[in-house]
Parts: sequence; structure tokens; C-alpha cells
Amino acid sequence: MQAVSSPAFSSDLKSVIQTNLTVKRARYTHVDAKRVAVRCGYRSESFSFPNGVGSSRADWQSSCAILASKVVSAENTNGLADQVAAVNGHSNGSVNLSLVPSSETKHGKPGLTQPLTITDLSPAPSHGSTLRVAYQGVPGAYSEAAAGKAYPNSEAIPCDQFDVAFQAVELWIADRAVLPVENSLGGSIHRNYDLLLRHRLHIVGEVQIPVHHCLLALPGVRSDCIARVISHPQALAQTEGSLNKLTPKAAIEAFHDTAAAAEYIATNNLHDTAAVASARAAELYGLQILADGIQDDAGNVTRFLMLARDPIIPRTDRPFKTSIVFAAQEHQGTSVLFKVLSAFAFRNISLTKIESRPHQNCPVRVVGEGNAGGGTKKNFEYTFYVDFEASMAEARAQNALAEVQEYTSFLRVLGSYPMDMTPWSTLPSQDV
Ligand SMILES: O=C(O)C(=O)C[C@]1(C(=O)O)C=C[C@@H](O)C=C1
Repeated sequence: MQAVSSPAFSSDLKSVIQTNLTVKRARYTHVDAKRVAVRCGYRSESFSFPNGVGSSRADWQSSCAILASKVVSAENTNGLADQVAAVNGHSNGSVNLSLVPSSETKHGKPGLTQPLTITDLSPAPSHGSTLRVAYQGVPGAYSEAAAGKAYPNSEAIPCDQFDVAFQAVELWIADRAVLPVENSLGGSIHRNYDLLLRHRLHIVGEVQIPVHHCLLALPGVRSDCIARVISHPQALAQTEGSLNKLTPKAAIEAFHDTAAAAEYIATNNLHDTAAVASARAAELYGLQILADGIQDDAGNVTRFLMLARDPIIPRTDRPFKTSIVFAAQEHQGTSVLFKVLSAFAFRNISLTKIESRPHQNCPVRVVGEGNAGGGTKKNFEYTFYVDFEASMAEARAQNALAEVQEYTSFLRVLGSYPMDMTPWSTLPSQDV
């Protein structure tokens, strides 16, 4: 399958639809128009919070932050979840968090029964076909494996850039996107944090994938003949120590993704080049494995987010995580970050991640008085991303966000979603 690529997206949306998706889109045009109208709020359905906090479904969809605007009582929160779930066309029994025999899936290994699989709680596509999941990379990329874990029966749609995967969902070319946000060795994938803010997709789940790297080359090539190693920068960072030992003289070069690096070597018949990629990429592109398990830490794991156009309804019957992003302005005083973090600490809510990024509209603020009357001090401005372990259906999370809203100028809930609880020991690390 051809990857969805970016230039067409940015230059002419119509043409990408025509070039890449002629057949599929022709089938969906009518349905899509109707669904877009629903997204824009042109639908009569509405719900009201049990204690009188009124809102429409469209409000919920456009910004989950509505829940932070008023505190609702603990007794009412389950009712809220049920009520909203019913509006969303789900009964509470519909959650699919179950043992999935992988022989029935497109992504699993035949014969293996996979343990607890995270699937999101959001509605399946109304056109009734297979869920289409956008990921960045080509077949054999770790992101493809993550998409398969998140949505075992899905159709994976390769995209050449992260931004394209976001747009594929926004344009109804895909139903979900699965994108990496952090790796245990390499740290955060900043680009995706920035894109989360730029786009209006919702986080509906997370999946963690053990990343097991191999050094791949054309059949017959020895490691002492390797003059160049190519791979995704994250993969190169995760194998830096091993590469120093295995190929100390080789030049290290960044590539779009791990599997594309393997494909490039095979396509161009490069005898002096090796790739850091998965065993599956070796199989797909006919390369040999020169070294197996070359990640610098055996427990190397990447966390991916599952994104959808609509949020899922937060619940309290399983562990949930919530991701927010906020920023503050100067007039909001000092110690904003301390105050925000204490809003969670006082309610015993654990934070699992905090990330700061340059403020997208105003990265630097000049303050103070210089000789010519201009400011002298340049304060860097930040946007903060926080993940915490609670569901937005819980009163303590709503109360914490109501407080956070007081200290900040901007607050958005990116999603409240089930945590990936797959037991570490059963993760199929050789799969990817
Ligand atoms: O290149 C790939 O195979 C990817 O899926 C991308 C990616 C990443 O962006 O972090 C995903 C998982 C690994 O951490 C290495 C690379």
C-alpha cells in the first residue's frame, strides 16, 4: 500500500483525496457529509449533567475542558458517565477490554492468545467497515505494530509524517491515528506534543510496545563491512551504546523511520549500509539480522497515543489516565506551575508525565526596562503537558481541573482514556 504523503495534503486537499483514495472516498462522500455536520454540532441530541451543569454533545466534543468549569459531586459522576455513554450510542457493557485470540486478528501471531488488549471506547465508524488506523512509517515500523496492538482487526494506513496521520483522521481518510509520544530511553517525541495542540483530535487510549531492535543488512554482508548505519533518530538514540561496539567506524545517519531504512537498503542494494529496525522489517524487505536485541536497555518501551475525532466518555470502572495542556500569562503571578501541581497533589492524584514546550504563539516575552526604554530580560514562555492517573468522571479530577483553570490562561483536556495495563512480563517483545 502506498503511504499517505504530506505535500498533497498541504497543497491541495481535494487532490489528495482524489489521488490516494478515489475508490474509498467515493463510497463515503454522503456519509461523511452527514458526520461532519454532527461534529459541528448540527444535531438535536444533547445531554445535561445530572447536577445541572448544562452542555451539548458538541461542546463536549470540541473541548473536554467543560468539565473543569464546574465541580460536580462524587455521587453524580457515575450517573454522568452512564448518561453521556447512552447519548454516545454505547451501553456500559460495550467496552472491549478483553482477551483477544490473535488467530482471529490481522496483526497477531497465529495460535497465540494475547493477554488483555486495550481497545478504545469510542464509536466504531458508522460506515460499518474495518477501522482504518493511520500511523507514521511504512510496514515493519514499530508504529505499525502499535497500531496492531491498539486495534487488532484494523486496516493500517501508513503515512510519511506525523502531521499527515493527524490530517488523515481529520479528513476522514482514517478513523484513528496511533502515534508515539515517548520512549523509555530516548525520551519525548516533541513533534507529536506540538501537533496535539495544533490539531483538534482527542486522545482515546494509549498502548505501550516493547521495542526490540536488530541490526539489519543485505544477506551475506558482514558487520565489519558496514560503513553507514541508518535509522529513525529515536532508534539510533536507543542503540547508541551497542552501535559503538558493533560498528564503531560507521557513520550514523537519520532516516524517516526504521522500516523505511531497511526498505531503502534492500531497494538500492546497499552492501555497505545497515539499518536499525525490527525483525519484521528484516522479513518484509529480505534482509539478514546481523545482531539481535541491540537496544541499550532490555526493557526499552515506547508509549503511543490513540487519537480520534471524538473523545470517549470517561468512566470510573477501570484505571483511567487524563492528559491536559495548559499555559499561563504574566498577570497570573508567580509559582503557577507549583500551584497547578499542588492541585493534583492535595487530591492524591499521581502525575505520570510532565512536559514543557515552547509557547506556540509567544515563545519569548521581553520584560524589564533598558536604556532606550525597551525591555532587557527575555523570559521564555512555555506550554505544559501533564498526564495524571484519574478519570474525568471522578470528582477529584474535576475539582483539580477547576482549580487549575483558576491559575492558568489556557487549559485543554486532550483526553481521558483507559490506561494500558498489559502485564509487562507477557508483552510480546519479539513481535516487533
Ligand atoms: O521508525 C519507527 O519504526 C517508528 O515507529 C517510530 C519510532 C519513534 O518515533 O519513536 C517508534 C518507536 C521506536 O521508539 C522508534 C521509532
